[in-house]
Formats: sequence, C-alpha cells, structure tokens
Amino acid sequence: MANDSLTMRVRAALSAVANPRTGRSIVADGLTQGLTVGADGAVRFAIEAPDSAAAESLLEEAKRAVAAVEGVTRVSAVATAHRAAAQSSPSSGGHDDPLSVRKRARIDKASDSLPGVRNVIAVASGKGGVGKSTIAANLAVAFAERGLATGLLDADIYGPSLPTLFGLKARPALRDGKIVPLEAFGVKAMSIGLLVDPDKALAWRGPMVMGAVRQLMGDVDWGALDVLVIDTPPGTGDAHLTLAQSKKLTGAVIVSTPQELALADVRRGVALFRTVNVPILGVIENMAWLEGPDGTRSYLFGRGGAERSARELDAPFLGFVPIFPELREASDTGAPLIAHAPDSPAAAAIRDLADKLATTLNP
Ligand SMILES: Nc1ncnc2c1ncn2[C@@H]1O[C@H](COP(=O)(O)OP(=O)(O)OP(=O)(O)O)[C@@H](O)[C@H]1O
Repeated sequence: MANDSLTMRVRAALSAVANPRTGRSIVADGLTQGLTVGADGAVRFAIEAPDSAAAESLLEEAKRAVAAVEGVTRVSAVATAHRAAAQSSPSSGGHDDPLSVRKRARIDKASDSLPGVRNVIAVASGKGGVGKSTIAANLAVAFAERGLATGLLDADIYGPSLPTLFGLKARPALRDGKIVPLEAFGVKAMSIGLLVDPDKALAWRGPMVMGAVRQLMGDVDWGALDVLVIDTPPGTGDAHLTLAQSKKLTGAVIVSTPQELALADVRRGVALFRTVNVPILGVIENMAWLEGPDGTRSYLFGRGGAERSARELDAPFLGFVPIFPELREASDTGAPLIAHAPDSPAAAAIRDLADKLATTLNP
C-alpha cells in the first residue's frame, strides 16, 4: 500500500497549489486530471489552467510541488486546453481541447456530428507495425478512384503516419472555427500529427485521447463525404471506444499479419467492436507472403493466421496483401502506392479490398 500513501501525498501536494482565479486549491477546483502514480514513483497528471496567462506558471508550480514529495522519482505533466485555445492556429494543447481549436459558443457532441458523412470505417489492428496505416491510406485513395468522396483521418495519436504517407507537411488552416482538411490524391486528409506534438501525445491519458479523437471527428470540416476512413492507434483502447460510442461508425476493418499470434490480436479487435455493436466489415491479412521472381511464395510470417482467425470468429475475410517492397518504397516517397504505382500488383490487391468493402457501405 506504499503506492497508495504516495498517491495521497502527491494529491496533498497538488492541493496546496492555488488556482489564481479563485484562490482555492487546484484539486478542489477540479483542475487536475488523470493523476497516476506508478509503482516506481513516476507521477503523471494534466492541469487544466483557468486561462492562458496562468497555464505555464501553474504547470511549473504543480510540477515543483509534486517533485518535492518524497518517493516521487519523475514528474510528467501536460499543458491545458485553455492556454492553447487562446492561440490563433491549431497547436498542441490539453485534454479538453487538445487540438486547440477555438471553441464556438456551442459545439454539438462532436462525435455525434459529421452530418455530411455517410460512412465511417475504422481501420484497426491488435498491434503496431502490421501495416494498418499503409492499408488505410491506400484504401482511401482506392475509394476516391472509384469516385467516392473520401476522407482519411489519421487518429493514430501515438504514431501518426499520414504526414509521411501522403507527404503532407502544411499546417491546416482554420475556417469559421473548424479545421480545414488538406487535400491529397483525391482524398480529404487530416492527421493528428499535423496538429499536436506526438511526444506530448505520448503522455496523454485516456480522457485526452478521447477528447482528441472527438475533436478530430467533430472539429474538422469534412463537408459531404461518402466515406471517412479512420486510421486508429494500434491496440484496442480509448480511441476505439470513443469512435464506437460515436454511433457514426459503419464498421471496423481489422488488419493483421499471418502469425499465429495474430489470432489473439484479431480476436481482441473483433471482441472490442462487437461489444459495442460495431459490425466487423472484414479482416485483412497483410504481409501474407513474398513472391519470388519465379512466382514461388515464401511465407515469411507463417501462413493464413488472420484468415483462420476471421473464420473462427465468423467475421468476413476480405483478402491477402502480400509483401510488396514497392509498398514500403512508395510510402517513403510521400505518395501512397496506389497513386505512385497504379499498375502494380500491390495496387491491384488494394483495389480488390476496396471493391469488397465498398459493397458493405451505405449508399
Ligand atoms: N504489404 C506490405 N509489403 C511491404 N511493406 C509493407 C506492407 N505493409 C506495410 N508495409 C511497411 O511496413 C511498415 C509498417 O507499416 P505501417 O506504418 O502501415 O504499420 P502500422 O500497423 O500502421 O504501424 P503503427 O500503427 O505502429 O504506425 C511500413 O514501413 C510500411 O511501408
């Protein structure tokens, strides 16, 4: 119970810090959020400062107070919504307004907005590095090629990849209090990586992640879209729950690799979305094999694990994407493969998936 008593002492130290607006304790005023105290004495929390002028000094004061507590080995704290909201362009901020969009008097529950978006597809994976972002980006371009008005939202807070995949660097503009998505390869695109510092996002607790995802959905001016593809963070967590709760989700696509281990990943993903009644539109097995010049296939990561998992879970299996070195090369050039090498077998494999998926969308 040593940790409990450390938590109490940390809380007491924070309670001694006063809200300059009211003179009361910042804890009593509810300005501290997401306090966690690790077994190793690492403390994390967020401060929601009452105004921009107070944010920096309040954060420093709170960090100093916590660092002085015996047993605390490390303090990480993040900035506030209000401080950032006072700036004129999107930048990193706190958890209620992590994207720092200046709020209008009343914004609908963002997750229930997206009025002009007919379909929202979440692309998810049990773990990182399976090609989820690559598939999501290429699917979006393939949808656009089919004539669907398409958006791509990179909500992978911990490792945003759209700026690299689509070669997007420009900081998005604000129009009427909404973020204007960038346009690339026929797709309206927005990445959390263009709005927040990923290093800061790493320290975010659940509520901040949820706030960020809600904002990305609600504060971006998506306009009328046939389909919005969302690249979600790897694993199953707060971002997925936020999306699932939004009621806007048409369904989820799970990307996995063939290893037997993938079975557990796929099962987790399927279970999460099913728990919240989000249909599984399909499972994709990526990096399925490498084809040699003579057409022989090497199954580097095992064979058919994701396909088997899908069958066992009674989820639709959408297809295989082999290992195509050109997929990686295209991503490195800042153009998704389907645009970079439209006639390649890899592009054909992605188009095939997009065709299958398109049949599951609302017209
Ligand atoms: N089928 C494929 N063939 C060859 N390379 C691939 C394939 N799919 C993905 N890659 C490459 O694998 C790497 C990881 O892909 P990607 O970033 O899309 O994975 P991810 O699941 O989104 O990872 P994270 O969520 O951790 O960002 C990238 O370099 C990508 O170009």
